[in-house]
Amino acid sequence: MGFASPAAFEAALASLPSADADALAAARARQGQLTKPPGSLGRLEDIAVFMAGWQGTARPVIERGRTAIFAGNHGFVAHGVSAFPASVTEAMVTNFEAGGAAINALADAAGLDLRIVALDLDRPTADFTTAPAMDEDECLAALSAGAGVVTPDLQILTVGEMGIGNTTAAAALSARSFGGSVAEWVGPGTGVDSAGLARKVAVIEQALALHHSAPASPFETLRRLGGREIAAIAGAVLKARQLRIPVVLDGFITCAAIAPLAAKVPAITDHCLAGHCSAEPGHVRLLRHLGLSPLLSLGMRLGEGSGAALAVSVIRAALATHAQMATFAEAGVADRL
Ligand SMILES: Cc1cc2ncn([C@H]3O[C@H](COP(=O)(O)O)[C@@H](O)[C@H]3O)c2cc1C
Ligand SMILES: O=C(O)c1cccnc1
Repeated sequence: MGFASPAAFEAALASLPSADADALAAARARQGQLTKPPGSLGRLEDIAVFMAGWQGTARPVIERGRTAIFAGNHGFVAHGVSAFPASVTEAMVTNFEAGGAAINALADAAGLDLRIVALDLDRPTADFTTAPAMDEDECLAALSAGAGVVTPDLQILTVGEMGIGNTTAAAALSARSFGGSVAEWVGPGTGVDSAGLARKVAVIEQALALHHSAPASPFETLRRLGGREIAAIAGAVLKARQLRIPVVLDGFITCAAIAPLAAKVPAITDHCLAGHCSAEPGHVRLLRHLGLSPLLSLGMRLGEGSGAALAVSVIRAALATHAQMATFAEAGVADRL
């Protein structure tokens, strides 16, 4: 079910299934017959065809969708890189479980089953400026916890995270995966001031220097610079791909979770949609590296899978037009001059 070894994880990444070519062709053909000028529904048409390909049917639906939120704590937060204390991670998990967070409302509005997975919150990862964040077993356990929420019945999966400090880990993963200066990947996160931003840059530069000569494999990058919630997202996205379940990514952190995978195997994003573009400045840059164009851009910078859940409403609308519109033949409308 999960990933038993680093080699098993890397092997899964090396043999990704493709979308169903027949379903893609059938959905594209249907789009061409619906009562509208070709292409006039823009991205909605692409979304319907994308969903058809991954669900393996010309008429994709969302009756069983899940949003999985992974939570973890980070050892480097002691360096003062977040505007909030690490205790907020666990407090927000309690809030998720009580139904009081933004993601509770947004998952409900989107008709998604919400799963909260708290990963050893009382055991933060090691400080990545002095050691790998996780040992191999810890990283495998997190990857497998992510894979564990992905059941074959799902028609869509959205992913999200909670982990105070994790915009710092996300910037480190992005810089390691795609290069560029650290400052280009760093942003305010929960709202640090300019001194906080400078601390983030310094902490990440120290971590990158420490791990510079480590193997550049996706597993090693996740293990050294990621965190439990981040590895869990990578495991969930890879497992969803094995099961051909389409995935909606959220903001900067969920995208950074797959950055090490995408740096080696760009096709890992083929079954993924970017739900939105976060206001965290590194996200726009990261989306470009991942080859993803966001569905929404609403100035959100929350995380928790909030932007991904919101985007499901747009995907539902795309599927509704695809399923419910009449064809030119059915409606007796002329389909050309
Ligand atoms: C109350 C609260 C709820 C949140 N929900 C998501 N995040 C977001 O903020 C954190 C990342 O920002 P940084 O790197 O600056 O700590 C993550 O937990 C992310 O999910 C929250 C943060 C707070 C404070
Ligand atoms: O892009 C995100 O998802 C994000 C940005 C800031 C803080 N938390 C999450």
